[in-house]
Amino acid sequence: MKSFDDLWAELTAKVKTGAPDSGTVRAVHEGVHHAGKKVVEEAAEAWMAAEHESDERAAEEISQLLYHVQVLMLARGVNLDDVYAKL
Ligand SMILES: N=c1c2ncn([C@@H]3O[C@H](COP(=O)(O)OP(=O)(O)OP(=O)(O)O)[C@@H](O)[C@H]3O)c2ncn1[C@@H]1O[C@H](COP(=O)(O)O)[C@@H](O)[C@H]1O
Repeated sequence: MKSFDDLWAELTAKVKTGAPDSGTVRAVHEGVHHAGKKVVEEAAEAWMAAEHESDERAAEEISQLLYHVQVLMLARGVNLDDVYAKL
């Protein structure tokens, strides 16, 4: 099982090294506008799954939302400490 922090460490390393074959590296290079649109899309899917689908489907869509939030952070250059400072 992977935690939010584990995923952040993995994605940060992939972006730093420019890992070939990484969808994350490609998504980060596409920029904030594209990453932001994915966050909105995945947020809607998470909402719909939470309201109308099973616990498992809701968890799946929420996991994708968390992933795309991290992609947006990487594209924007905002790190976890920047966010945690606002919690
Ligand atoms: N957790 C995720 C994750 N969640 C969602 N996604 C991607 O986000 C997209 C969202 O899925 P959708 O259901 O919207 O599928 P879709 O509409 O067909 O996708 P698009 O056509 O919009 O790209 C898919 O392309 C998924 O591949 C993820 N991609 C990667 N990860 C994890 O990120 C890590 C690094 O992955 P890579 O960068 O690909 O090596 C690995 O641990 C992965 O498990």
